[in-house]
This record gives sequence, structure tokens and C-alpha cells, in this order.
Amino acid sequence: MSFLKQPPAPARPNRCQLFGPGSRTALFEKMAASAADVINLDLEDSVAPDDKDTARKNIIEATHDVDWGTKYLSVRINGLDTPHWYKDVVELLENASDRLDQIMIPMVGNASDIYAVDALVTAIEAAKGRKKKISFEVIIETAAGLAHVEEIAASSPRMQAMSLGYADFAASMGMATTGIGGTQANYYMTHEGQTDYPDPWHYAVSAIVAACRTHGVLPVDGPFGDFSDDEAYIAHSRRVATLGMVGKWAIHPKQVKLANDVFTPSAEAVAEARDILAAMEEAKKQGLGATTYKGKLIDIASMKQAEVIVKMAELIEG
Ligand SMILES: C[C@@H](C(=O)SCCNC(=O)CCNC(=O)[C@H](O)C(C)(C)COP(=O)(O)OP(=O)(O)OC[C@H]1O[C@@H](n2cnc3c(N)ncnc32)[C@H](O)[C@@H]1OP(=O)(O)O)[C@H](O)C(=O)O
Ligand SMILES: [Mg+2]
Repeated sequence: MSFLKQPPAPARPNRCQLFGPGSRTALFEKMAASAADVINLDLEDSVAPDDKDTARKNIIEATHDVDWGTKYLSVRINGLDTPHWYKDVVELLENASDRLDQIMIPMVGNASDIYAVDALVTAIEAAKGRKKKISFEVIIETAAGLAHVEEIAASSPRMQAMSLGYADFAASMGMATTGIGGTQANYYMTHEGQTDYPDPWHYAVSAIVAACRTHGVLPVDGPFGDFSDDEAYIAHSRRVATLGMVGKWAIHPKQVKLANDVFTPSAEAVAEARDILAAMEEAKKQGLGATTYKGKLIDIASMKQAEVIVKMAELIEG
């Protein structure tokens, strides 16, 4: 182990983040009644420019009037290159109830973007005597965001989560696709008549996970646009879960259960992880650092892998 300790990520379930436009108030109660761990009320791309002021007011009202239960309540503000973001922050922080947990900052390009929002949030919290410190989630969805991903993860003690925004990311990278996540038909390999579809998002997902794990931030997978294709959503979710993401966005309510199913460790996985921990405890008693479990090598690193699964299950069980 390096002398640099890996800090733990916030201990809260973040399997699914359900999005809804701040301009569609009829969805708010339905979102609150959903099985998502996190709710993202949106002021950015799903709200038309002429509706921004009304959407902001709707969301502020909803922090007072809607019963959000135990959900982590997050509002996505507009990007720092727009004339809207400062009003989003000021009006939310001055008027939203203490039920507001988090601000989500889109299109983040470097640590200075977070510094700017942090300065504004900190001043308003002090001026208004707000008791609860607002946390930040950022979206990596530009080439600059990915290039500076580690400094962004380290940018503020408010940082709790980081998502990959597939659509804006693909556009910023000049990727030749209009797909939002998942398999891309033109990204393929062919060998002796067999065609294979590798994962074009693999590097971005792994870079985000590494930055987040280094700085104690939750890595979260972004949207999957084709909400009529459950199988593809599940495949994409399983892939990113294998790479270390803790959860995924839902842009339609039917995706919530799919995400929860993938990002909740199965009973079999938890039982196997506990068996590995027990087998290693037994090995340690015999002075061994490695042993055999079901015909395979397990050692101290296997314990750490098993602990990830057990801790996640315990967190979700509450
Ligand atoms: C890509 C970038 C992004 O920004 S993604 C995040 C921003 N987008 C959003 O927030 C969109 C969220 N989703 C919606 O607005 C809608 O779900 C929809 C437009 C995709 C579909 O809405 P519609 O009403 O047509 O859907 P139905 O199938 O008819 O609904 C069935 C049923 O569910 C209720 N419903 C719909 N949406 C939601 C929701 N979000 N939450 C809760 N409930 C919802 C609907 O009212 C119906 O209810 P019923 O009538 O049965 O009672 C990203 O930044 C990037 O760059 O990648
Ligand atoms: Mg986006």
C-alpha cells in the first residue's frame, strides 16, 4: 500500500439517480415515490431557455412541499458558460428548504469551475445561516473535463459524486455517433468472420473511477438514452459496475429497477464474499497469506475485493 491513503467515498446508497425536468411539476411526486436513491431535478438541458425562471421556482417550492422521504435530493444547475447558473445557485441557496442536499454541476472543465461555485455557495450559506452544507456532484462530459478529471475530483471538500455525461462527452470529443451510451455499431473489430463490439466508453469510465477512488468520491454512470432497450441498459450497467461505478442515471422511471437490480450486490455474491473472508481468516490463523477457495487462489487482496461487496450490501441494507 502506498503512503497515500485512499479515502472512503460517502457512505450512502447511490444505485440510481432519477432525472426529471424542473419544468414538469407533475413528475415530482412520482419521482419522490420511486425507488431511486437520488433524485436529480433538472434546470439544465431538459428545461427550455424560456422556462428556466419558472423551473427554478418550481424546484424551490418542491423542496418545501414535496415529501422526498430519505432520498438524496440534488438539483442540476446550468453550465458556467451560461447566463443562468449564478441565478440557479443564488436563488436555490437563498430560498430552498434544508431538504436540498446537493447541487450538480454540468460541463465541468477544471478545478477552477468548482472553486467558483464553491465560493458562491459558501458565501450564501454564511449569509443565510444555512445549517446544512450543500454537497457537489459534477458531470464529466467534455474533453477538458476528462483531461482534468483528477484535479476536479480533488477540487473541494463538497465533492461527493462524479458522473459521466455520455451525450455531451461524445459531442465534445467529436465522436461520430448520436447514441447516448451503450454499444456503438461502428465501433467494432472483425476477425475470421466474427464481429465484436468493444466498449468505446471504457477509457472515460475507468479514468473517472480512478480519480474518484483516489479522492473519496462516488463514481456514477450517466444516461442511457434508448429507454426502450432494457437489455442494453442492463448490459451497459453490468459493464460499468464491473469497472467500479456505484450506480447509474435513469432518464425514464422504467430504468430505476434495472439500475437497482444491477448495483445491489446479489445474495449469492454477498454469500461468496463472506465465505472468502471466512476462508482467509482461517488461513491467517494458520499463518498463511494465501489459500484456495473453490479451486482458485485467494489472498489478502481477495479480502479487500470481498469487503467491497460486503460493505456495499451492508450500506444498502441500512
Ligand atoms: C443526455 C444528457 C442529459 O441531460 S439526461 C438528463 C436530463 N433529461 C431529463 O431529465 C429527462 C427525464 N425524463 C423525462 O423527461 C421523461 O421521462 C421522458 C421525456 C423521457 C418521457 O416522458 P413521458 O411522459 O413521455 O414518458 P411515459 O413513458 O409516457 O411515462 C410513463 C409514466 O412515467 C411517468 N414519468 C415519466 N418520466 C418520469 C420521470 N422522469 N420521473 C418519474 N415519472 C416519470 C409519466 O408521468 C407516466 O406516468 P403515469 O401517466 O403512468 O402516471 C446528459 O447531460 C449528457 O450529456 O449525456
Ligand atoms: Mg450533458
